[in-house]
Amino acid sequence: MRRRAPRRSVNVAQPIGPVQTFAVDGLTHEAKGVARLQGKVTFIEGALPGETVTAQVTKTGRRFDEAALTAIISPSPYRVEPACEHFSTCGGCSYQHLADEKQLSSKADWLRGQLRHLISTQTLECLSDKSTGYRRRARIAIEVKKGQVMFGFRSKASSDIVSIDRCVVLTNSLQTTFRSLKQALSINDLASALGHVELLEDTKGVSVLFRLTAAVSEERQHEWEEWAKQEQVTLYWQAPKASKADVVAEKMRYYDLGRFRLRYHPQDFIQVNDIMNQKMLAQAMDWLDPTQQDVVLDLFCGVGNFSLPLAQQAQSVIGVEVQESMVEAARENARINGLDNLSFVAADLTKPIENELFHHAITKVLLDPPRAGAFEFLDSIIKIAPRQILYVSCNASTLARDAEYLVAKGYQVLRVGLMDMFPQTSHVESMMLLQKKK
Ligand SMILES: C[S@@+](CC[C@H](N)C(=O)[O-])C[C@H]1O[C@@H](n2cnc3c(N)ncnc32)[C@H](O)[C@@H]1O
Ligand code: SF4
Repeated sequence: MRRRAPRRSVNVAQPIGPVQTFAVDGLTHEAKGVARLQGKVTFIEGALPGETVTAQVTKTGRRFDEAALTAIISPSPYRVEPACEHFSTCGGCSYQHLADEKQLSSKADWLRGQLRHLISTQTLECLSDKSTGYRRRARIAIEVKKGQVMFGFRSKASSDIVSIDRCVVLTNSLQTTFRSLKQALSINDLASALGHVELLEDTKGVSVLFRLTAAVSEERQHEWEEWAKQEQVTLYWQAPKASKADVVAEKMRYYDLGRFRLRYHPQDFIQVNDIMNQKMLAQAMDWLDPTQQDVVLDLFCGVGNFSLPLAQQAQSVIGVEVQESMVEAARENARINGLDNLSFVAADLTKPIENELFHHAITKVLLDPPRAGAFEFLDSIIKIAPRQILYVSCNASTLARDAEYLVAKGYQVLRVGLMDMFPQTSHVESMMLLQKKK
């Protein structure tokens, strides 16, 4: 049965060739179908492996072409109806047309490919949970165009904002706040003074952070405080060019994690998928298995998301984090949760670190770096010589680079796992356990 291609954004590149038939046999990490026409690779957004489609080339290069899907002649058995009506235009998701189990297996294949030089016999352990309603934090762009409020995410095809009515990956509470906020912004002139709005849900409830690009009168602010009261959300204001420290921190936020309560500033990093965070922590504890003999170093520790659970089982934990304010929050979190075997150091892990860390008999290291990885700190880890290293990664290519270095310096990969923290998107988070060779 021939199907029309999903409706495309107005910003898609214009066709430069005739409509042609393609047999799709692969999928890129960004969810583009891969086909070959007279030997030349063509990437077709929206096409899936196993499908026969028609498409028109929109861009031609020396090594590959790009084409726009015009019709699906025979659909893949794994093609599903996207859960979100904005999927064809909104850049927030790339995998909604693919069944959940296939999303997971294609991410697993991709991760295996990235780590092919490091893993041969190890099976990839997969952690996943519900595929919609999982995001407890979102940054929504806002712009007023010809009198119309554009409120949403960047387009798949350009940097334009795609105005959305709802977003199914947000938690239910955030979806409710989103609806009410969009409605309120459409009849109030605040939108023209906003760059972004941040929605956040945690154990304390829902909060909305307005990032202003222009000053707003006290009267207008008061109106919005009333709106927030009515909606039972906490409101934060970030003035134009103000820093995080200027956002009132007396209304610190918190999230519960098992028996722990973790306080944080509304602009601090927290894991976006609450349920997957709990699953990830349980797996980290299981794999690293800290005991009373272990002194654990928790690098890139944030406000203590891993440090506190680790300290419950280990002899002691030392957390390292670059942001002083997060280090203070982590210390406070240890104190309010009654843990006295934790200490925290504020340090930039891309720079040489003072000797203090090397005086401790560290047995295990957990690291959870940003996308850039932790290459600059690897020699220090090797000097510390922990028995085991648990690497939590949000970027498989920097994980592959860093793990390759650790393996060259005497570690072996014991376990590897995929964690689907962001279903419907191409993001892949992973965990790797390395052990010092005898
Ligand atoms: C992926 S987050 C992980 C945070 C924490 N482990 C968690 O699960 O909530 C990475 C953390 O590394 C911190 N960070 C970024 N660059 C850093 C650096 N150069 N040195 C130390 N910490 C850094 C960030 O502030 C952030 O808290
Ligand atoms: S990010 Fe939200 S609005 Fe955009 S495609 Fe995904 S679910 Fe839809």
